[in-house]
Amino acid sequence: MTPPRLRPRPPPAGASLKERLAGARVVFRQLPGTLRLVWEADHRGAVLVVALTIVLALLPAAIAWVGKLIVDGVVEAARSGAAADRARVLRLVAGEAGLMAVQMAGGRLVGLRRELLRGALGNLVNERILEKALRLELRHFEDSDVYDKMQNARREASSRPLSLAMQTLAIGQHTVTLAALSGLLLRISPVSVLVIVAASIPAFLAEARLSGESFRVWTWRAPEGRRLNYLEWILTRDSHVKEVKLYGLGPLVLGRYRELFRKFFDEDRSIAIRRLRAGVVFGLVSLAAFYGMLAVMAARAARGAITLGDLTLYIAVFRQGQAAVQSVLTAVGGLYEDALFMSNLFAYLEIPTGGEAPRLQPARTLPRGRPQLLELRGVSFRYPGRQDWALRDLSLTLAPGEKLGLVGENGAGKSTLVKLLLRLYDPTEGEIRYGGVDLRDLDPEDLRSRVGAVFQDFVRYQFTAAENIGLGNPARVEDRGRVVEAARRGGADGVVTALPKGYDTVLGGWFEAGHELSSGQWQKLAVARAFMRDEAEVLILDEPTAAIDAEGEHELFERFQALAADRTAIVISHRFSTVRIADRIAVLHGGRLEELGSHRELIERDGRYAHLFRLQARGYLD
Ligand SMILES: Nc1ncnc2c1ncn2[C@@H]1O[C@H](COP(=O)(O)OP(=O)(O)OP(=O)(O)O)[C@@H](O)[C@H]1O
Repeated sequence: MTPPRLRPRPPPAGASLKERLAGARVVFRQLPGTLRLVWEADHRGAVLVVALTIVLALLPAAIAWVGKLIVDGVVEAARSGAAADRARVLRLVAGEAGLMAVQMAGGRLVGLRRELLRGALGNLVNERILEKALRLELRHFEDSDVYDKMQNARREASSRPLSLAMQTLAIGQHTVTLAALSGLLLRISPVSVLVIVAASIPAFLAEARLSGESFRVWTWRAPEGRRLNYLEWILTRDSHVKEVKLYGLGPLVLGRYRELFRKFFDEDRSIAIRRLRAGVVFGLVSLAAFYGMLAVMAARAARGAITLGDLTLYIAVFRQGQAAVQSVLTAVGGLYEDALFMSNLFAYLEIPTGGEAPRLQPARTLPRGRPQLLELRGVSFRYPGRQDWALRDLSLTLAPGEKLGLVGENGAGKSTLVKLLLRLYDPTEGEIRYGGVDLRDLDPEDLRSRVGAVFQDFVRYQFTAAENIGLGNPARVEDRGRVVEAARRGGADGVVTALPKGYDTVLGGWFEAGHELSSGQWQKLAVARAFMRDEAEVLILDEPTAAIDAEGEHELFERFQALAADRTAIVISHRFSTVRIADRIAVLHGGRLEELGSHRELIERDGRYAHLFRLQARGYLD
């Protein structure tokens, strides 16, 4: 069992301001990285959006000021009755209309550029996530922490970077707007500026706190979210429907689904309610502040201490100011949430990889084309986070071209040994040498290109039959002659020619016109895929015949003997009739090499192999 992992604890609900500020600092560290991504995705768009935003930031103050001039102009024109004053008012009205038009068009243009930027940025980030997934090693995929990070990153990272950049920009824009409006207001009432600022601080703090909380809920939810997806998957996948129906699993699985969903829903509702409550309370506070100040200003205007235009300006500025404060608040809330999500994305992108890099630079190379000596020297292996040994002190030498059969009960360590040979993991102790070179000193890509393998859990690609085979050698996937030859060698040609469109038939049930195959037929394609690697020096077949019928198995092995004549081969099988043709057979038990020898030698030895062989043989004879 994997020991429970320590997850970073969220700050407790009552965290001190200092702690929260420290958290915010960490959060705002995401900004440069995010802006760099935006720049990379579309720098022209970014420049345009920033320039337009600056213009838009200054417009509200300009419009409010022109509004004041209009009112004062009207009062003046009414008093003087001069045509020139009336004309001035009309010019001012036209000016304000012009400013409003610029504001509207600018807003639309920013919206359009933002949409374009969203596409480019989303694409860039998704590509980064997938590129990183390619660099991750098997151990990462088998680690649930890393897996959660990846799912978290994938979930919203394509929309979050733009959102973070835009929220930052919005804060900048509305802060400039507020500064310009405050400048206007300072002229007539410095106190009201103070009142606006003071009335918005509590709302600002509440927003930052609640959005932090909602992110934490999301992060904590990642493992449960995966469980929820899994439950959904059980009920909706074709591969599960038989068992779901037979065992009547529907109500049980659906019940678990509902339970988890309910929990999520309750958490979301609680945050939404608290947000609403804070919004209403703080909204009322600022409303009271506004009307209190309006009463003061109206009284001053009535006394003639300020002009009617000043009063209009106050109302306009306060309304615009309120709107700007509200926008900053929303942006701050969103910004915090976005930045937290981005920190998750960057954490994922920064997962250290390169554990597979060769220890020596440049990597050691070996002549190609013919197999080399393969040696295991005192190899022991423990999976990360596990206490028990999957393999223990294994020493074994395979001569070039030798065929080794590997047998052992479930969990004996057979597949683990294959993972070590492919350098998907490194031995915890001891070493594996190929051609006299430690695998850790070879380039893993070079090593893997020398191996053809059929895994126990081979993949059923929902592509055409030709591609299912051709993917064994991506450079040759279009080479039909080669694909047909590999199909023949792997014994899959019969399967393919019986398909409605032959090699061009799309396989599997996921896509329209997909043609489903039997397990044995899929397996034959997987074997053919391994045969795409003409130049493979080592062939590994991990239970290649589990789903193949007896006749198919016999055929495959005869062919295999011929084709693998000059290659080293390791065949893992539970069928002893299969492994007996190997030059030598290794019997693994509890991760240790218990017996090693030819079929004849092991039968004579009368140990575990002989016992198991007789058991199976008796089963066939009875
Ligand atoms: N990804 C993993 N993480 C942790 N432990 C693992 C992992 N894969 C396998 N193990 C453990 O390692 C041991 C050896 O497993 P392995 O898959 O090598 O057995 P096997 O001989 O191939 O069995 P089978 O015949 O069932 O395929 C088992 O105890 C198993 O629980």
